[in-house]
Amino acid sequence: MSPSAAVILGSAPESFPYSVLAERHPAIIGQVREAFPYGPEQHRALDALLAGCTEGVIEPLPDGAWGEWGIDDHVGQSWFDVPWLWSESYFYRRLLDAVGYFGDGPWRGIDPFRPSKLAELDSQETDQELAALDELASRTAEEQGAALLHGSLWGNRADLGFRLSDGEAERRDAVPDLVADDSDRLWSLLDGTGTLCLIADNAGRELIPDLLLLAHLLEHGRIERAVLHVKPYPYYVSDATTADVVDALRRLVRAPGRAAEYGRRLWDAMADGRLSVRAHAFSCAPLPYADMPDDLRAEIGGAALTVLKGDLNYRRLVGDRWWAPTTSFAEVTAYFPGPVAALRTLKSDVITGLDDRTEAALVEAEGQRWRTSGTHALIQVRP
Ligand SMILES: O=P(O)(O)OC[C@@]1(O)O[C@H](CO)[C@@H](O)[C@@H]1O
Repeated sequence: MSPSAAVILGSAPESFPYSVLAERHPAIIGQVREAFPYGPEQHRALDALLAGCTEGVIEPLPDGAWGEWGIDDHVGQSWFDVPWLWSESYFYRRLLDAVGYFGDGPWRGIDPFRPSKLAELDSQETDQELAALDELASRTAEEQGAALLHGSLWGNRADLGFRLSDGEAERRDAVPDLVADDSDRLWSLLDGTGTLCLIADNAGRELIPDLLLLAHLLEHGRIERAVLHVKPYPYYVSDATTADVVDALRRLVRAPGRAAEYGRRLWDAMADGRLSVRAHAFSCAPLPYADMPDDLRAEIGGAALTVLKGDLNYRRLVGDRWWAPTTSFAEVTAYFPGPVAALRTLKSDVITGLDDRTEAALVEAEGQRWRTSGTHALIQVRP
């Protein structure tokens, strides 16, 4: 029998999910309001969302949207009483409705999170991470691959430069923070044949190292093709869309040094089809991947390996549930159509695949803080 556990809700005061619904979402509404010179219509809609998301109930979406994603089961319920994954995802959809993203007016298609994404791409930290590629050039292909895998894993932490400037730093700092490390298994699946699907997470300083890793894998013949799955519309503040991929590639090709070579190779790979971008509707679904539609299942099933980046994708991969931490990662991902890897820093309560000793050591050192602090990471693979 496949393992099961209770679905995470946002209803327990003091819990991390509760704080996201009660505090993070109102703060995001405030940031979005500040970021653009919206008119009275958008301000009124944001006011209504602010009141609704903390004290109201789930309401129908325009044009009967999300019928296939369970909205009829949740209309009339408190945001805190439906699955947390569903409620958060619904928040981002409602936010986009409030600012006219899906409307017929002039705000259609304007990403409310774009200013913060661009600021990150323009930051000094991005300059430093890209400059580290020059030093990496003298290393062996394996060392380069390992560094770029860790750069992609740690994503928004500024550690590409840090790790490369100090060979020991990787062992001192990153490895103790890895609560599971199946990277050897991951490399063994990249034998040069077939397609790698990379299900991306954040834009900016996470997407840049993801792209660098893909460039490396294509260049060194570890894969034949790559498909980068991004979100069809803005989501969870910083999630990458096609527009963010374009911004990141333009940033790379204009950078000094080796970074531009990586960018140019990716640009060429886009042109000849070895790298493609996919924005499937299900990428913004409020549901676990176990519920993915048949067309996506067939597409992913044909890949040599699918890599899912980030915390949210991990929650969707294993199911957003109160798993015992030692629950088998292989068992909870057995449904996934093909070999699968998760690269994730730990930013929410969900965890599977730990061994007893690792869990005990984490609890002894930190109580339960390690689950959400973002200071630990994992590489888990189910071949
Ligand atoms: O997927 P990501 O970018 O790594 O993290 C998404 C996240 O910030 O959003 C949720 C809280 O809103 C948590 O799952 C997680 O902390």
